[in-house]
Amino acid sequence: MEYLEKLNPQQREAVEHTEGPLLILAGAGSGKTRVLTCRIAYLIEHCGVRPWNIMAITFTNKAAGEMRERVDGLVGMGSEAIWVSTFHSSCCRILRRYIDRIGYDNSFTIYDTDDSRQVMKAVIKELELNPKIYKEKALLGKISAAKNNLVSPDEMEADASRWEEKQTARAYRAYQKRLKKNNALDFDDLLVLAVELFEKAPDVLENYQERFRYILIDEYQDTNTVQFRFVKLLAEKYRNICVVGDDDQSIYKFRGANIMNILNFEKSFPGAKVIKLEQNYRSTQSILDAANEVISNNSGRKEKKLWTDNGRGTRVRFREFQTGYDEAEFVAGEIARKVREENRSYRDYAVLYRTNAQSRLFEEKMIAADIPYKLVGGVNFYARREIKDMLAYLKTVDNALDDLAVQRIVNVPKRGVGATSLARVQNYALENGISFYEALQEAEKIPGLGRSLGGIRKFTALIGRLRAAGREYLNVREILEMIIRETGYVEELEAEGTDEDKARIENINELVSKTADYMEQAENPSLSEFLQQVSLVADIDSVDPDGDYVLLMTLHSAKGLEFDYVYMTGMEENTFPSYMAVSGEDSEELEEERRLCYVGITRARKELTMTAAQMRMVRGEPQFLRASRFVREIPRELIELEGETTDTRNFMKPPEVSMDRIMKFGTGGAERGYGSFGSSRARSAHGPSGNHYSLNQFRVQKADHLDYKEGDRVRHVKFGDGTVQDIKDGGKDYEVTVDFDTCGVKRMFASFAKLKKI
Ligand SMILES: Nc1ncnc2c1ncn2[C@@H]1O[C@H](COP(=O)(O)OP(=O)(O)OP(=O)(O)O)[C@@H](O)[C@H]1O
Ligand SMILES: [Mg+2]
Repeated sequence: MEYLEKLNPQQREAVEHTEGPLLILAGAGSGKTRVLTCRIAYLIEHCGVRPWNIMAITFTNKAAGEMRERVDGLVGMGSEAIWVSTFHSSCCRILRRYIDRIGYDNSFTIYDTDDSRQVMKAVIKELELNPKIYKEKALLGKISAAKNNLVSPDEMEADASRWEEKQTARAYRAYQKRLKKNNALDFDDLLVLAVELFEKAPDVLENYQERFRYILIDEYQDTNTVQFRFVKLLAEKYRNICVVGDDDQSIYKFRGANIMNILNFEKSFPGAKVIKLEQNYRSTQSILDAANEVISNNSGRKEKKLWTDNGRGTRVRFREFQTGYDEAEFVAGEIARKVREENRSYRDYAVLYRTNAQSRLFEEKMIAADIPYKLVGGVNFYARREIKDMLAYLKTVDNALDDLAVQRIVNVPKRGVGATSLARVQNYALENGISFYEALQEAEKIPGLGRSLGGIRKFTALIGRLRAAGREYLNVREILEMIIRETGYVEELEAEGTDEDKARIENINELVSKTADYMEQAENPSLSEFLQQVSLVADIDSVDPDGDYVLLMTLHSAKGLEFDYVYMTGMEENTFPSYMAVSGEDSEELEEERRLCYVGITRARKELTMTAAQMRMVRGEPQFLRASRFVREIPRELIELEGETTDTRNFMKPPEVSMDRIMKFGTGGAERGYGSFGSSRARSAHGPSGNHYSLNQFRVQKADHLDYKEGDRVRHVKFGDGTVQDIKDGGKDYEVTVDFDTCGVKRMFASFAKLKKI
């Protein structure tokens, strides 16, 4: 076992300690991830553990892919039976099989951030919340936090004391109800429901406990409460759980990560063995020293020493520029020159920043310098309009209960189905408690659809044909091709023929290639599984490991990765640490920023360059910025000051910036989106919503006034006579509740109901 010989004694001990709980707590670059991989190989080759008894959990799909590759290399035959995946994918696989045990349908859809927003928009309307106070994003953030902490709507309501908190709990409940009706889950639900499943169906839990006798988790410091609960349940029986992590790299508190999970590991799993790794194999001594100095400013850490025999290397460079524009120009220029003159590759470089919004200047300069680059976390492929349209077709074929998907495409490409008609269909679905698609199928019964009826019939017939074809003989790729052919979607783009349309066609072709790849790789390919995979890809996963380009990404996305040359940009107070961390009283937030800085520094293998701008545009206003305290926390002798900054004290002084710089910068400035973190999942992936119908658009003109009031007797064309119970001003329209003599209470929009006073 040649791989064992390459390990140092502590690493080897960690690999060979296979039974019982094990915590490997160690600093960056000390080989934690490598130990996990070797451990898998060792379990199989040396201990005779069967591959399907092993579950390895990583933080991103990319990390899972890398680990899979390394394991395949070490283990060979049978390695595909090992589950190597993220928490979300593992939970998703389990739920696909067993979610019917807790009252969902196994063909559920997974909603992305954009879908969730659409749902929340409808909820805000439904509950008549003031949209000025209750914003979709903020509500969704609170709901997500609750889910990560395993707080249910009922519990949230019980804990709520203030009025707004009560409203948030109501919104949470209504949101869940809608998801369930659409047979959809959001990302957080995957975990919450997996835990619920394990708790409610002990036989299912036991089945998985028996299966996963060896559990390994990377980046354990970033697990949150619900993830911890999931792992705890799974590992309870055999207790062969090995987690690796670094408390200094815990950077997802905003997503509910609970650093206590790692600090309390020995309490949660009594008898746990703890192994520390101290040799860093990644970076030079200079880089490590800088990292150690910065992180030593945090309190309450588990003290760790890191050393390396990689040699001292060059000092960490710090360079300050007048504007962000100059900063980006420098970075791009230097990369271009070094690649040209020193025979380096683009892929050896990464440019890191605090928030996604900072990427724009770098992109512009990379394009100008002709440098191939890849943006991690920009507009996600899967968030593009044409891709969302195609996926909505596939989802409709797969699960017609997903109202959002059906509504997206019923009139795409145009079938002459107007917004008013769609509103009528929606209303009919609401009244009859059926899905939107079911209502479409009963369109003949809905009055007033007029010419739209033909279009609706065409649509349901097409979906019917696609489903039949899928059931009988077509595979995922063929279904997609049939969709493209029969809808005329691509033809329409071809006819338009603008550059944008051509790019859209390319994207659709790319999607076809993806389905082809999927057909080749999957063991038992199915449309549901394909859609599941697609909805779980984080942005970092789209990066092709063989491509030669510079990577631009947030510090969050860089976790676990390594590059020869790293630029940490925007090293200014208010940028990094962020404005929020600096202005708040909360020192915890500042410490989390410092850990993020530690993560950034330790990504570099050979050289680290930090850059800053003295002036940036913030929300359209020029702002003068000081160098980041994190730069100042690195002792003077460890830093190489370059360019205009020649003395440490200089970078604490307000800079002088000439007016023409400000003018020049005015049009090309970066605006920072505070609070928009770089993580792929935290980042909202919203595509153009041009083809997305909101409930809002479904409604026809609100009646100016109603000629009936509560208590009046009214007549409806279909339901007959009844008594008005309630009238609510829903903003765009009145919602009227009527108790009909023959068919009971119904709620309807006044402009559709066309009630007559009698
Ligand atoms: N014993 C070893 N001999 C040689 N190289 C090693 C050894 N252990 C780890 N490495 C190398 O050091 C680098 C860092 O290892 P790895 O990514 O496993 O560290 P890590 O502790 O997981 O880091 P991070 O905290 O950033 O996730 C990798 O390139 C890895 O191949
Ligand atoms: Mg690692």
